[in-house]
Amino acid sequence: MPTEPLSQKEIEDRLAELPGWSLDGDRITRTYRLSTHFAATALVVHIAQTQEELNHHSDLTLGYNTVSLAVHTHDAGGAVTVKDFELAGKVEALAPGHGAT
Ligand SMILES: C[C@H](O)[C@H](O)[C@H]1CNC2=NC(N)=NC(=O)C2=N1
Repeated sequence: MPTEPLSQKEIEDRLAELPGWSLDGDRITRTYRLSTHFAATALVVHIAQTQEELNHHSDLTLGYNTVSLAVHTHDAGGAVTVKDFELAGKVEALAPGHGAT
């Protein structure tokens, strides 16, 4: 079953439950800060594993000590869907274990 685009209000309501996440253009985004470059790299690997398990992938950017995600749903024509928020929720759950803020 195709995934339907969320309305602006649905997006805003869901973002209110995800501190640190925001809507940037047609993607939801978050930047995490880590203590070291190696910690940031380990978080990238963990997120990549989660994305493979979900079969849903963000644009993932590794900085010196930051990890940024930007995601929307290609199969919905680049709209934001529940799949994007499912990924965001799983990353929010695993990030603290890496010391991410
Ligand atoms: C064929 C494969 O299942 C699809 O291309 C998956 C892969 N990862 C994906 N990631 C994202 N962000 N959106 C998608 O629609 C999507 N679809």
